[in-house]
Amino acid sequence: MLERIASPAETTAGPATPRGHRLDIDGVRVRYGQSVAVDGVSLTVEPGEILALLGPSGCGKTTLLRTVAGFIRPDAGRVTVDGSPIDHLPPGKRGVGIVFQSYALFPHMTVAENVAYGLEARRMPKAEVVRRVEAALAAVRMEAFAERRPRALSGGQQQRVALARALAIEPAILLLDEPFAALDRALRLDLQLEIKRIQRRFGVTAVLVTHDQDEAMSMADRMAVMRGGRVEQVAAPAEVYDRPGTPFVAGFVGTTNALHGRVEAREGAGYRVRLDVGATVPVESPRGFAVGDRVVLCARPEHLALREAGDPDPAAWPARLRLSLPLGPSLVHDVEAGSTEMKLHESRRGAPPAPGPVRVALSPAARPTLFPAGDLA
Ligand SMILES: Nc1ncnc2c1ncn2[C@@H]1O[C@H](COP(=O)(O)OP(=O)(O)OP(=O)(O)O)[C@@H](O)[C@H]1O
Repeated sequence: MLERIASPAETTAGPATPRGHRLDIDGVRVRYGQSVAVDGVSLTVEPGEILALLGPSGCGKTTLLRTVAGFIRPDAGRVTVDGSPIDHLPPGKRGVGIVFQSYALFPHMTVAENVAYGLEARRMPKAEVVRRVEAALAAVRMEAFAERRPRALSGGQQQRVALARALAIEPAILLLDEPFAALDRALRLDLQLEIKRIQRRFGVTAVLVTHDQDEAMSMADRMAVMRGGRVEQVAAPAEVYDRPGTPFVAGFVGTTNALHGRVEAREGAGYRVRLDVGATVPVESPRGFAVGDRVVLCARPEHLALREAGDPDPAAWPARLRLSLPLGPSLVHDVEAGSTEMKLHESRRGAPPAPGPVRVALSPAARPTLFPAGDLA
């Protein structure tokens, strides 16, 4: 890979070209004593793709990543790269490069020595080590800092060196374990752009562990949303946001308003649903429901619109506006209808409305998602 990184002709980023390797995780299960941390996960990461593992603390993201890296032996399942099993190989022989949350650089070594360390441990000829260190530092734009010690670098620069060290071994797969977590906002954005640039330019296959949905949305080609050791949905970020597979995904990725109700009738490409808040709304849905089924309508804040208190539309329901917060060009409304709390997101037109009685309706272009009520566990 670094021959390409080193190529002087490649000075401008081109379109994404998949030249990386394919990773398959097949039925992986990991237990710690009696508790199951990863519960039969199967995932494919396509060549040149960044797959984000996203989920709340304790859902098994890091355990899964460490299993791919070879630090944890799974109780069941297997991991292959380009179709070849790597389960029997120790971490150093798997062709995986890892970047951790803490930079994990050796403080007494220079930047160049840190990057060279893994190559020398592999007994690589000196000239090749020098070439790869230069190429890796150039890839992360840190060649001017080769002789510095880590303590003379910012956190973002240290993390770039850690990235260079991972790239220098020319890994088949790059594993990123919350690599931005210790960085402040500006440095985080810099490094995110850097990794995206390298990935797009060189077709690196990568797995990114994060609990930050914005990070997963902006960095990943696809994301796997995990919960309790299982994958709930794998799809492109926009797909996960627009068509969440479960109420958990709808709530974890983005904000959702969960409105309970009952199916009244089939209608068009979906159903007519009587909401408990006191309105009957049409909802498109590919799922099969029977008349009378209890359902949950998951609506994004931008799926709901504020109406006048006197609006007679039967598809609008009575509510009380508690607060409106201007957020740049938008307004976020905090609304309650009985015990149901809702957040609405609208573009700002003039001054925020005063708190008090209102009605709420689905906005015309809204595509909320309908789930069986039992899915809201
Ligand atoms: N070495 C261990 N021994 C026992 N249990 C562990 C060990 N490591 C992790 N666990 C448990 O396994 C589950 C999954 O942990 P894991 O660290 O993989 O989750 P995570 O999604 O990466 O969480 P976080 O975002 O907090 O890092 C958790 O319940 C955790 O407490």
